[in-house]
Amino acid sequence: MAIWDEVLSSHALPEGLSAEFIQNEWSQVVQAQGLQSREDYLKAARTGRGTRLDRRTRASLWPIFETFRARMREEGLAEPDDAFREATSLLEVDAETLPYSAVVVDEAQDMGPQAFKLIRAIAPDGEKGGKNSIFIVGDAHQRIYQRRASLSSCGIEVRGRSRRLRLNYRTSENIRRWAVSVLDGVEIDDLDDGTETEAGYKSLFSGVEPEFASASDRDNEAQLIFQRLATLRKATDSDLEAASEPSACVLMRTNREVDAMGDRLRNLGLETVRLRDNQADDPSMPGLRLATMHRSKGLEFDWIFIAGAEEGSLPPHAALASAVDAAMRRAIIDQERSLVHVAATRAKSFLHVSWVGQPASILKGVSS
Ligand SMILES: Nc1ncnc2c1ncn2[C@@H]1O[C@H](COP(=O)(O)OP(=O)(O)OP(=O)(O)O)[C@@H](O)[C@H]1O
Repeated sequence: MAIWDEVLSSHALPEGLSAEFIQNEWSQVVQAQGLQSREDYLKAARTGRGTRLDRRTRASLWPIFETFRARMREEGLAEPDDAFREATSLLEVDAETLPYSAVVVDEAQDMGPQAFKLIRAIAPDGEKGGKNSIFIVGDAHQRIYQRRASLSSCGIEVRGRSRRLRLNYRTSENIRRWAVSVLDGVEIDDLDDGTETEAGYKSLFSGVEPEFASASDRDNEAQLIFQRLATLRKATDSDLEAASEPSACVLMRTNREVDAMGDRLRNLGLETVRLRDNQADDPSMPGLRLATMHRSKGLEFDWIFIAGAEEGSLPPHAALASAVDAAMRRAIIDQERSLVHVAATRAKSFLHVSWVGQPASILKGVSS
């Protein structure tokens, strides 16, 4: 972001800390906890942040955060956490007269404490709000934005009141198992203070195993996808029971990769539809969908092609290179595993994973 670049280049960074580490410190400690003063930051808990920061280092970081906040204000900008916090304090003043009776939340795994404090403020746990005024759905396996909150510490008491949905109606057992194996070693929480296990989760139906393909270059990868899609479509055409053409989507890591793959697939004669951020899919448009893995959150398709799944792309080399300690490295890798898990679980019946060069090491056990 331009403001971060400007602020970081105008300050001397404490030795050993990267620009990414400092931005993470801002979002995961300062913003997540709503810290407003130097004193609060100096004594704040930094659980899970890896590199220890002594008082002097924290004191030298605080002016960077203050400058960033001031520059944002000058530009008339606020981060979502600022907006959540300000809205919460406005609502708390008028708590008795709020017109809301309930709040329904989806994708809760990617929301931080400030968002949940706001949700609690919208539906206070009092006589008026009642005990059942908030409904929250989330899946920590799918956390892809480094946001994490403990619901009870945000005033939302779920202990003894939550349910696990263990039956997967979308994804075949074969694909689900592979998608879970990608998360091997990642600690999954229960959106509160506990950890989650895999026990008891299963799919309603089984199908074909995921397929893996190694390509010699990106053109060859596009051809592999084109050919596999053609054989799948042919098999479906001959299936008289098939009511309509199955939906299919190619997922890659970055917008640039998706655009370039789209060009290649169109050159091969395929009709494509690009799914962009903040834009709904139009189901009446025919064609193979193309999207980033992040955009695929919440969607589903009969067939999914994950492309560009090579070492150096998942996670991107530059992201890993910015890690200043083992905890940051681990967080980047875990988040990438979750992203692949999200992408893979968009598939109902067929999953194809391809790469150029070496498959990403997070895809354990994969070979073409
Ligand atoms: N009880 C059910 N019976 C039949 N199909 C169901 C049932 N519940 C969900 N489904 C189907 O399973 C698929 C996934 O459901 P849904 O999108 O609600 O899941 P989700 O947990 O929000 O998924 P995700 O968080 O992974 O995007 C959908 O195609 C939906 O129609």
